[in-house]
Amino acid sequence: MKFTKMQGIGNDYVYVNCLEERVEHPSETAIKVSDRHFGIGSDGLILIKPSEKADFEMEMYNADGSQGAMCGNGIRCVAKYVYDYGLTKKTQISVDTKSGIKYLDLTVKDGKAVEIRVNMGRPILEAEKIPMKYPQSPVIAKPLNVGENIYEVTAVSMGNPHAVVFVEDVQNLDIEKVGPDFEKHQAFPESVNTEFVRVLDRKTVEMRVWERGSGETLACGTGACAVAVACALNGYTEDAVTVKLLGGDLKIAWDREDNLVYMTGPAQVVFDGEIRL
Ligand SMILES: N[C@@H](CCC[C@H](N)C(=O)O)C(=O)O
Repeated sequence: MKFTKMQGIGNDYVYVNCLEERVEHPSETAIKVSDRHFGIGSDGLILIKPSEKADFEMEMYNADGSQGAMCGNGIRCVAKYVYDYGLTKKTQISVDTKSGIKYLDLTVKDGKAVEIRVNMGRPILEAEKIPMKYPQSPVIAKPLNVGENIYEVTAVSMGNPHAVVFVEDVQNLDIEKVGPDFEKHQAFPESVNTEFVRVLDRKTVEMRVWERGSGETLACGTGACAVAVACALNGYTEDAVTVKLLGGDLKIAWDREDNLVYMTGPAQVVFDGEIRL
């Protein structure tokens, strides 16, 4: 199988051009290619497919083979792939995902897409739609017993579910312990991605993420959007923030008038290859 390994601020996936390649068993393939010792090494697998509704379709799988509805860092890499590899000449494209069609603007330098702005759509706050089982909705700074602690959680879906938790110390957090406790928590029937956030000032926050299906990753685009919305809802920041993640920064802006979230960030090719499955 021919593939391209790409990363968006360190959130790395194996990309397959399904206009030319066929992937018969995507879940099993995701598990194999993601393995950092016996595979290519990645946070998951992303298939770039033709679409009747949009310019392209993105299908994403986590490292454990589960399917995700949306991937913010992944969709920027899809945009870079289709432009840089000549699948389109357009600098404004649409990509269909399991959470609807997303619209992207590409900034091009020397014939390559270097930065991509994505209209990530509307944040969903209704607990039932996230989905989260909780006596009240929306869930904004509400207590949740996780493991032996009580955390204040703000729940947001950006096409996929996120639990945003504000903490005092992001760097020394034992994420390997607390991340899985959130991921498997009974309040989240479809599991959850969890962001641990510290507010630095009204325009800047830092976060670490534990992704459902992939564990700790260096960045999560949908997670950064959920964090920006949660920060604004809690009154901690303005509606436009820089989110600092382990792998780099994303600029997120929540346009409250249209209720749309915009994400801007880079995308890079790491290498092209071929793997025997
Ligand atoms: N890293 C991604 C999100 C990937 C999917 C997520 N783990 C899920 O299953 O919901 C991003 O950049 O948004």
